[in-house]
Amino acid sequence: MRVGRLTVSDRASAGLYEDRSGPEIERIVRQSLQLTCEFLTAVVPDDVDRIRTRIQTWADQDGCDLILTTGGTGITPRDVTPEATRPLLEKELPGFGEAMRLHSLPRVPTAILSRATAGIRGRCLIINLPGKPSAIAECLDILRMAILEALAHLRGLDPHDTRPAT
Ligand SMILES: Nc1ncnc2c1ncn2[C@@H]1O[C@H](COP(=O)(O)OP(=O)(O)OP(=O)(O)O)[C@@H](O)[C@H]1O
Ligand SMILES: Nc1nc2c(c(=O)[nH]1)N[C@H]1C(S)=C(S)[C@@H](COP(=O)(O)O)O[C@H]1N2
Repeated sequence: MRVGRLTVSDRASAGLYEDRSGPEIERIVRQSLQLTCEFLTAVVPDDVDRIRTRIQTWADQDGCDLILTTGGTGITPRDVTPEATRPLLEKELPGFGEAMRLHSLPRVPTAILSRATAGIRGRCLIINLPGKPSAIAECLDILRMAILEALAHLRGLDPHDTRPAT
């Protein structure tokens, strides 16, 4: 299983603070999703072309099964991750963003400020996550079963096969 994790942050990419969200994605994927996987990693500024090129390369050329982005899903002019992601999707999966926002809402009333989306490109599942490190676990927790089911479908495996994805 090959997973791309992309941190989208002007400040982290400029070295103004250490990216903690990217490593948090890796921790959660390994522990919570229990996926044995190889990670491709990158930190880019909030730039549509940089985000889109990275996602497209990982999905089309590098054989990623799953791409998780973090950051840039908000409402400021520099928050462009959904705009960069959506045109790449062959099938959008709006339920992923809806689930993240609804699940987070009771504890984080500002969760609905995230415009995160998700979808399929080829055999790759692409999901936007909010940028805050604390948001990673909150959001991936509610998406866990849907991610595993989607990965099984995309890899042509019997989605009801309980064997862990290799
Ligand atoms: N990748 C990250 N690593 C560490 N802290 C982060 C990260 N992303 C966000 N944060 C924290 O959450 C706060 C709010 O995140 P915010 O959405 O403003 O950042 P961002 O838009 O993702 O990054 P930037 O503003 O640099 O483009 C940040 O001020 C920072 O403290
Ligand atoms: N679970 C969770 N969702 C969250 C948050 C959070 O802290 N936890 N932050 C909210 C806030 S304050 C914003 S501005 C939006 C967008 O954040 P981003 O621009 O870093 O993607 O995510 C929202 N969703």
